[in-house]
Amino acid sequence: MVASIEQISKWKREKTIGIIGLGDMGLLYATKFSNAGWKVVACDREDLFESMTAVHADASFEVLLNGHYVSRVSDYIIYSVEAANLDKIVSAYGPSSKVGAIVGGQTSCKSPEIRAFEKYLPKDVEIITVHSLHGPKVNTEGQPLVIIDHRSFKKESLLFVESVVSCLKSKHVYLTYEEHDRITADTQAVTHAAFLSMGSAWAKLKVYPWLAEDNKWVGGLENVKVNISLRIYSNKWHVYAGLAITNPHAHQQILQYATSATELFSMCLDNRRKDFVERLMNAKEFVFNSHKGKLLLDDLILEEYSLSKLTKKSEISTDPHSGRDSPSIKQMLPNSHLALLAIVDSWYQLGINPYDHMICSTPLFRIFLGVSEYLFLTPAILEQTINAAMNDQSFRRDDLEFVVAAREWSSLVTFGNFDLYKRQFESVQKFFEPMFPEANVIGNEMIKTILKHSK
Ligand SMILES: NC(=O)C1=CN([C@@H]2O[C@H](COP(=O)(O)OP(=O)(O)OC[C@H]3O[C@@H](n4cnc5c(N)ncnc54)[C@H](OP(=O)(O)O)[C@@H]3O)[C@@H](O)[C@H]2O)C=CC1
Ligand SMILES: O=C(O)C(=O)Cc1ccc(O)cc1
Repeated sequence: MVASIEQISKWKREKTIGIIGLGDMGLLYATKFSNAGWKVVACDREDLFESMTAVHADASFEVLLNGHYVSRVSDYIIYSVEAANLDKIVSAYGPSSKVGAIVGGQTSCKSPEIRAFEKYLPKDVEIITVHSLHGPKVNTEGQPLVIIDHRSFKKESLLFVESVVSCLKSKHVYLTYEEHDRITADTQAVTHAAFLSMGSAWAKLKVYPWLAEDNKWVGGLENVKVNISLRIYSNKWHVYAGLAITNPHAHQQILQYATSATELFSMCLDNRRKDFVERLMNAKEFVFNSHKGKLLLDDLILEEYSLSKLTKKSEISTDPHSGRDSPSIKQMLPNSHLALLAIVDSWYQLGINPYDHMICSTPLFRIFLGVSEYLFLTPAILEQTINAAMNDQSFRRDDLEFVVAAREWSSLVTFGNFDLYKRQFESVQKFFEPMFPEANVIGNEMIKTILKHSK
């Protein structure tokens, strides 16, 4: 059921939407809602009131002093703040919620958010919370938007929230908060762990992969690894720390990912080819057996998204099948792709079918699944990868650093230490910082292409 146009117009005249936290996601929502004709009030930290008022002077929403002022006038209040501070912030402003208001949040893990709402909100306040499963720079249209109707008393409350968020044109996915946290641990948290570990390994080895002269990081799969890793490191650490540390399901997933990487790497060191192949084939059978139809991604469409300025036209040959230019196979060094082998193995070890989560997937998860699928379902590449993992020493040091990094990220998450997480994240971030402007341009183009091809 959807609300009638007359009803929505009436709500637009009478109701106010409040956003607490005017960072990347809060600003996205405040802008979209107010441009769609809703009355929106918003705030950031009280000490930033003057600068926020100046920055948003031309916006179609109004900046208020703090969350008390937002809460007391708003009919739907959305907290869009750092996960680690949410409890404190809801404890401060929650009791100021307007009588009969609906409250929700944007935090990436819902159990602590619901706990804080139940603890601090007055009993007359309803709780309908949301989560946009994409970053602030991604087009909201068609992306999953989780809606959790946790505590509503009136039938029209959900309709009202749906009407407010309808301007995002996202795909609504209805879950409980427990379902949400289980699924996002499988999808988001472990995806981030993989790309964080790749970045850490390169930073430890002081390698900018796109500049390496030995052609170790050439080709579509390598471009995905580099671009997504840099994309994550160019963002705010607290987003990744929050969703991994505050979600207990995520700890187990990230630990399994590190364990899979360690065990597969140990098999390579011990030259246990038979065990290695058997384990990968079991994982392949479990994850991809029922796969039908086209692959989510094709390596060739990704080849042009290299950060490398070294790829000269003379190194490009034309693929006889596609007619497209592609770097000569001779130029690419076969990679062990440990990061991709480990994710498929960890899905297998945990009995997770990643395709079950497509309705609730982020762009990065779909890309990670897409490249893993490409690797496992393109026979020549899987064989080349297995040979490289077993016989080729060129990636041993990279793989060793990757395994160490995966275990480090797992420990940081398990110990729940936000400060250490921040330090680790920021040290790698500093290493890659000079490349962010360029990486973001190329990464955005790559993601657009991937999303177009994977519809
Ligand atoms: N970025 C993403 O890709 C996504 C993020 N999310 C989730 O959304 C939430 C917000 O993330 P995002 O917008 O990226 O993060 P930001 O850091 O950009 O935004 C959070 C904002 O809240 C402000 N803030 C802190 N304390 C208060 C307070 N007491 N009152 C009002 N505002 C306050 C922060 O100010 P200051 O920085 O000065 O502390 C900051 O501007 C997080 O929980 C995140 O996990 C969900 C989907 C996607
Ligand atoms: O796509 C991803 O995984 C991102 O990195 C962006 C992101 C970050 C946090 C969320 O809660 C949702 C999406």
